Amino acid sequence: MTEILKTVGLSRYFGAVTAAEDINVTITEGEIVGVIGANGAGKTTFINMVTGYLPPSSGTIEFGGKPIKGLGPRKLMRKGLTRSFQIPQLFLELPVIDNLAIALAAADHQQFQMIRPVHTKDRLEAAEEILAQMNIAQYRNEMVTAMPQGARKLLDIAIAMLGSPRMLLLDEPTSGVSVEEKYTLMDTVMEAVRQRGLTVLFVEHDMEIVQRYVTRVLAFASGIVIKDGPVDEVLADEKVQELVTGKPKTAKTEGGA
Ligand SMILES: Nc1ncnc2c1ncn2[C@@H]1O[C@H](COP(=O)(O)OP(=O)(O)OP(=O)(O)O)[C@@H](O)[C@H]1O
Repeated sequence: MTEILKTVGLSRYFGAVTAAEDINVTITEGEIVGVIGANGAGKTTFINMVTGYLPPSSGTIEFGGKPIKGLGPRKLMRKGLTRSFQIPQLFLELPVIDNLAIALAAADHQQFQMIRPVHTKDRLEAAEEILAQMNIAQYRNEMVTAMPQGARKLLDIAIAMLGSPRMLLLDEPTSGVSVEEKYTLMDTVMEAVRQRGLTVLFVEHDMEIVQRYVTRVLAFASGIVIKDGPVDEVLADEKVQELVTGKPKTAKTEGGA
């Protein structure tokens, strides 16, 4: 199995605060990995370091067998490592199709050459393809502000999928999304992931989503990975239950109240 992401001794301190410490994680191609942890456990810090948004205090990161520490988000995107955000990073007052065309133009290194047309035929075709795949084609000419939260999340993830990435890091894809929408959203994302053969690592607070969509879990507490393994094993771990998920409710005894 091919190794795609490897961190060794990855740490980040903010003054006296240990946001992440000695993170040693190896992910192989095609894995779908969930990242869980209480608020402030270090999940976003980990994702920010891996995707070039935050310089680590120490440690190394390899992507596709090559060191990537010190590379910025745009360089990493071109290498095939992309992400989405807890709060979608979109141009709210622009139509959906423009958001996609601008993202594609930026990926073509033309973001500061607005004199050139952004809506080329190739870009519009690529935009239409991903809109259809993410089931948000009906919003193509709407402003982002007119989209429900779930559709905005799908657009943000669609943008992360442009340019044929190999690995996608998603920061809380279902946060702010209604209970009715969240499974449809995840089914759509996972189908697109499957079709593209992507490796995915996503932060999630919702354990039903974790159980349904991931095979492996990294559990964070106080900046440290306290457990890394198959989903059932991690969620059954006492320390994880104590520090992350809470103890499962004990079944009521027969005839009990
Ligand atoms: N820029 C920063 N400056 C100072 N402290 C920070 C900064 N970013 C994160 N921290 C601290 O680092 C720790 C880890 O934060 P992080 O955002 O990674 O946690 P998280 O697990 O993603 O939390 P949440 O689930 O609430 O998003 C927290 O104590 C947080 O306050």
